[in-house]
Amino acid sequence: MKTVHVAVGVILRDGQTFVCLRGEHQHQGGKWEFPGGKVDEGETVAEALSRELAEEVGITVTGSEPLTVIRHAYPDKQVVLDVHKVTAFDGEPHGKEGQQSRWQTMDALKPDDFPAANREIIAALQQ
Ligand SMILES: Nc1nc2c([nH]c(=O)n2[C@@H]2O[C@H](COP(=O)(O)OP(=O)(O)OP(=O)(O)O)[C@@H](O)[C@H]2O)c(=O)[nH]1
Ligand SMILES: [Mg+2]
Repeated sequence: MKTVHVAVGVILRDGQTFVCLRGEHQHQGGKWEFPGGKVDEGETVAEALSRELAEEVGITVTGSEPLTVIRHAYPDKQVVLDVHKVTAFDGEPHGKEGQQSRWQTMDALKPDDFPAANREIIAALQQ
């Protein structure tokens, strides 16, 4: 099965995190996500994280740290989520591609609203 390597950013500010709604046509459409996307060939995870967050939510990452790496098999696709906390950035995050987005406190994150692979990320953020 196809495996995709994904850079995922947990954008943090004042005890909240910035989440986006995945489009219905996308894999796991209708679920909320931490913004991010596929690591391109020849790109580091840090480069992919910066590029994807600029494209999707319009910020420039200036500080980040690794949180966890999650391997998950969906029925149609395997993913490796390389998850980073984004602790400093320039610009105001927004749904740059027209997607719905919102700031949420950690306590308000509901695992069922996110793809199944995100369960562990949310658990780590809530501990
Ligand atoms: N960005 C993101 N992707 C996630 C999360 N959880 C999760 O399972 N994924 C999966 O990771 C895979 C790749 O993410 P993506 O669709 O954002 O990739 P991308 O931005 O490069 O999209 P594109 O293919 O439309 O260019 C998808 O299969 C998606 O379902 C998450 O929290 N954030
Ligand atoms: Mg994406």
